[in-house]
Amino acid sequence: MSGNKFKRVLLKLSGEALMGEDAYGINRATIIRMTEEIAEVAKLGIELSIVIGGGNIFRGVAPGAQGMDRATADYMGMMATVMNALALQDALKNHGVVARVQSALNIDQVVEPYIRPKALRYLEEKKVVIFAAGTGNPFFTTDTAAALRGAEMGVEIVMKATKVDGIYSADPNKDPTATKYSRISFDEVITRRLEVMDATAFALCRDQKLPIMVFSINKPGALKRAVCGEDEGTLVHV
Ligand SMILES: Nc1ncnc2c1ncn2[C@@H]1O[C@H](COP(=O)(O)OP(=O)(O)O)[C@@H](O)[C@H]1O
Ligand SMILES: O=c1ccn([C@@H]2O[C@H](COP(=O)(O)OP(=O)(O)O)[C@@H](O)[C@H]2O)c(=O)[nH]1
Repeated sequence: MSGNKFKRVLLKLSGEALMGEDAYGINRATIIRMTEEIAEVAKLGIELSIVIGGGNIFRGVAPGAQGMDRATADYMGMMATVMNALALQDALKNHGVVARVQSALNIDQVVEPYIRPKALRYLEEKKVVIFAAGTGNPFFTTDTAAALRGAEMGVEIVMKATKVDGIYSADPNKDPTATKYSRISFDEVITRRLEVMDATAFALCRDQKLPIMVFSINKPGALKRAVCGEDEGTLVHV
């Protein structure tokens, strides 16, 4: 696919990556840099939808949630993604990019609800659509929300921007001898239990024949190269 610019993509942005070097929350320099890269891609005319995580504010399985009812903790996690979505929308506005937030949980005074045809219309109008509150269901992740919304929006590829620069033979943060794949099939990712995305997200994308690209959120220019179809990170194919 080298050199072919995508027309419509879904970008999964890690909430944790928004922390930058901070211990939690949204790091200002990080969100500005990310916004600049997203603005550059939006100006190429690529229809861009974004699912944003919430791990920088709250994670349902984190130590802070220990002892809590899991579903309650997960709803808190989903609310955290709404905060990140609003911060991203605001930052994009400052870079001249019009974005709309749609939430899988109804919080009418704050964000509009997820309505598929409306989201599709925004994309046709070249507005960036930010999907907040994950899938709206506890026990899921924003990676699964990325696969789900990506399939619903009919995107050509799901792009996961994360802390690692691709999928490795083992977790590179634990095994320094791990080697990076430039391409790998869904079946291989699933049978080898490579954990850069959760199995539900991989399975949904595999069934929908929706490729995934995993690349580093910290590498300048990586997003643009990825959406322009250049070699970047790891491509997971059918
Ligand atoms: N085989 C693997 N290849 C790459 N990363 C892996 C692998 N297995 C586990 N990981 C871990 O997955 C992490 C990314 O997943 P996650 O923390 O869920 O990201 P995000 O916050 O972007 O959703 C990496 O930081 C890495 O430590
Ligand atoms: O469909 C979803 C998406 C997210 N979450 C909750 O929201 C948290 C934040 O999302 P995630 O961990 O995927 O964010 P990221 O890893 O991208 O920072 C998760 O831990 C879950 O508690 C959820 O319950 N359902």
